Amino acid sequence: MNDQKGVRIALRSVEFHYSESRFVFNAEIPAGSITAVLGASGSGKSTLLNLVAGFEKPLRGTIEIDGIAMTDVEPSERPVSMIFQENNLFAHLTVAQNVGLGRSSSLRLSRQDKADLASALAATGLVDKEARKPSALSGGERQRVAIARILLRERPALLLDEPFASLGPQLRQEMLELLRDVHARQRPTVLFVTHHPEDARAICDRVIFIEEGAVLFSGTAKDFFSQNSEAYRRYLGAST
Ligand SMILES: Nc1ncnc2c1ncn2[C@@H]1O[C@H](COP(=O)(O)OP(=O)(O)OP(=O)(O)O)[C@@H](O)[C@H]1O
Repeated sequence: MNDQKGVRIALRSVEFHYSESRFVFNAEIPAGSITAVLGASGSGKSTLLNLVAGFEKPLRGTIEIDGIAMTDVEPSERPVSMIFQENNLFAHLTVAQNVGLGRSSSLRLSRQDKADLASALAATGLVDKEARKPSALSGGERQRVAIARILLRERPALLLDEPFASLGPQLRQEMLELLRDVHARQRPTVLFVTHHPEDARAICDRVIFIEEGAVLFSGTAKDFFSQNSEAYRRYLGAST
């Protein structure tokens, strides 16, 4: 579980639209970085992640992962894992089975897989809950299961769409620390949608700020949050 390296992600003039919303995305995301994706509600944050994951297809432009165009690559073949705000788990499967799916869709696990499963459960504090079904877990525990699964999946990019939005401040803090720990173990490239700039300050080294379907800022968190940052001023204006 240790030699994982993140991938470089590039969006080049990526155009897309829903009926009433248009998007043009340009951004370069360095390998192994943790990038906060910030912007007002409806600006296009989830859409950007869905395009990278392949759940939506660009009308024009290209998405490259480590220099390879993803145009004809199915979502399941892309080197990414995604976690949503909720509903990441299969209700009829136990915690251990939900995590095990990260390694094998048929749940046929080798000895090594089982050892990795045990350490993923330990790393996420779920050892005593492995036989439970998701309905018998708290919201925070369910997100831990999703994180344990990505530990087993070992994909070099993680797309996190407000994964801690439904959790209280204390739990959110704990989950941010867990995410930092996952990043330290596997060094994936992380795109992290959040409505909390303090989350970005706590764990992200870069920021993408989206306004009305376009990337208005893409660069270091330090520059984004600096005193004379026009982008940060606009972000504060847009989100109040
Ligand atoms: N399936 C869809 N069909 C039509 N319009 C959609 C669809 N999904 C999203 N949109 C629209 O596209 C725009 C961008 O949506 P998106 O979910 O990417 O925003 P967001 O920045 O993630 O918002 P939030 O912070 O509220 O989650 C919004 O105006 C939304 O209504």
